[in-house]
Amino acid sequence: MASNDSDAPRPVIGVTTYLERAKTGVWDVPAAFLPKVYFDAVTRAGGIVVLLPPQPVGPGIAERVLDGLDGLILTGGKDVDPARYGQHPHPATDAPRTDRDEWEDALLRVALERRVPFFGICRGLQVLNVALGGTLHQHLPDVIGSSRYNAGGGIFTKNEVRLEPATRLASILAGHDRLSVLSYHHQAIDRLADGLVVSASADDGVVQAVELSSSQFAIAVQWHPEESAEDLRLFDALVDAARVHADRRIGAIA
Ligand SMILES: N[C@@H](CCC(=O)NCCCC(=O)O)C(=O)O
Repeated sequence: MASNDSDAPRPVIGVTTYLERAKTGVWDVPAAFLPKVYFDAVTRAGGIVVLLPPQPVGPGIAERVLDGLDGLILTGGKDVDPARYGQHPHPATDAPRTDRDEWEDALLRVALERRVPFFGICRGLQVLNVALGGTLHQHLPDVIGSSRYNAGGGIFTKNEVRLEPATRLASILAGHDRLSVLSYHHQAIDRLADGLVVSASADDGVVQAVELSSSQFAIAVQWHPEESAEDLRLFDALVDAARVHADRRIGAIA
């Protein structure tokens, strides 16, 4: 459970957003947005949320952004451009979101380089694997013959995952070797990137969580923990790691 010590400064968590056509009231425009459940989970865990909309990322920009962050979350969204892992698009693959791909890749690389605590959610897990040299299955129904992970219509489906023992994920979700999760994805990891270990998988072999094999806090899940408000342990763990990172950062400056 994240310590909510009222005296400790709340860590600042950067959270990436969608950049899509959005309709609200009289407006029907391209907009950056993020479902409220994401930032509710971070604030309930004791973090301060800073939204990070996709934007041009030239030299030094990701570094300037990370200068002000104690943790980073890459959130859910449209498919990663398959050209980033050397493939042509599958007919079911979303049109590329090049701006978001480039933005999140740059933020992630600086976060990993600086050991800023990282948490990837759904698309965020896929961005991590691709950034480190891995590949994706572009359309899981072709691979497993089921749409159990994406029934469409914005409806999350319930699936069960098996946690790998002796992983950071297993220690965060202690007491469980299997977990019921909420899914909404039609892609998943195919070739696992070097430096990552699988920390959860499903009975059909689909990778459901990964983490860096090093001691750095860098975990990513293919499911949507933000949709399960009753279990925020993953957000608690990120905020706790971010608080430690902040203390070290502030200590180094002082
Ligand atoms: N597009 C990828 C990642 C899935 C994901 O992030 N799902 C959350 C919502 C997706 C959306 O907004 O369309 C995949 O499908 O595997």
